[in-house]
Amino acid sequence: MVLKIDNVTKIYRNGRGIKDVSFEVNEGDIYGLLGPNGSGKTTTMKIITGLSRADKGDVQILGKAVKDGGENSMEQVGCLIEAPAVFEYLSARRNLEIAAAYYPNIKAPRIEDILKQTGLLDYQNDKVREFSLGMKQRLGLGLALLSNPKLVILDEPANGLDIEGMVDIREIILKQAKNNGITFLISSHLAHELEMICNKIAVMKDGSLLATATMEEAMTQGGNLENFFLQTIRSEKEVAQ
Ligand SMILES: Nc1ncnc2c1ncn2[C@@H]1O[C@H](COP(=O)(O)OP(=O)(O)OP(=O)(O)O)[C@@H](O)[C@H]1O
Repeated sequence: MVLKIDNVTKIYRNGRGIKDVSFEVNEGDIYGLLGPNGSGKTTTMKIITGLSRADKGDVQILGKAVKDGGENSMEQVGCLIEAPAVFEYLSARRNLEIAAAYYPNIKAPRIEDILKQTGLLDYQNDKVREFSLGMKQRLGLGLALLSNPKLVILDEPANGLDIEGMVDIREIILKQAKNNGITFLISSHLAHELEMICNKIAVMKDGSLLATATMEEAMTQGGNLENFFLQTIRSEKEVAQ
């Protein structure tokens, strides 16, 4: 087990947030968190990565509870949440070098490798402010992968990208999962995007996790992930009525 979320609740002052969210991500999973805007995906990811604190519930990463000093297991986690945290006036390479300085063992060949894997080698000396959204997102993904983490958490990595941009991100994720055994947790409001890469799925709406399923189960039940999502939220409504 790489990640375990147990009954996590966080309610903001305005009464919104997430309630009793539980799910498990195992080694090798590409786990999709599917939900419309405002369903609680970012809040869930912020709590997992320690950017936000839960009111209630537990998060375990690689077997260690985050709140009991398991922050150390965060060294095994890479993340891209909201816009990538990059210095716009510096080059892609410089951004990677600065991030690498936080780790004892990341040397120049690893930076070269990341530039290659994210298709940025030819643009390594260009300033990030001149980058397209897709290039910025690839750099953000490169930064998340830099320390060779076991788990990578990506919040809406395809958001705002054009078709090619989406394909690039998808291919990098699939390659990293296959070649380096990296486990991924990926959020999206686009069912199709997750359907193409994930082996497991959780459906969120209005701060609650409504269902979890393997992609196979979701396909058997819905024919495609969008239908599975619609069926899930409709049956939830019926139960509520
Ligand atoms: N800092 C905050 N203060 C108050 N309410 C918040 C805050 N952050 C999120 N919310 C609310 O909590 C709910 C869940 O938001 P969250 O951003 O986690 O959803 P999301 O699924 O990631 O959506 P999006 O894709 O739009 O980011 C929403 O109703 C949102 O308005």
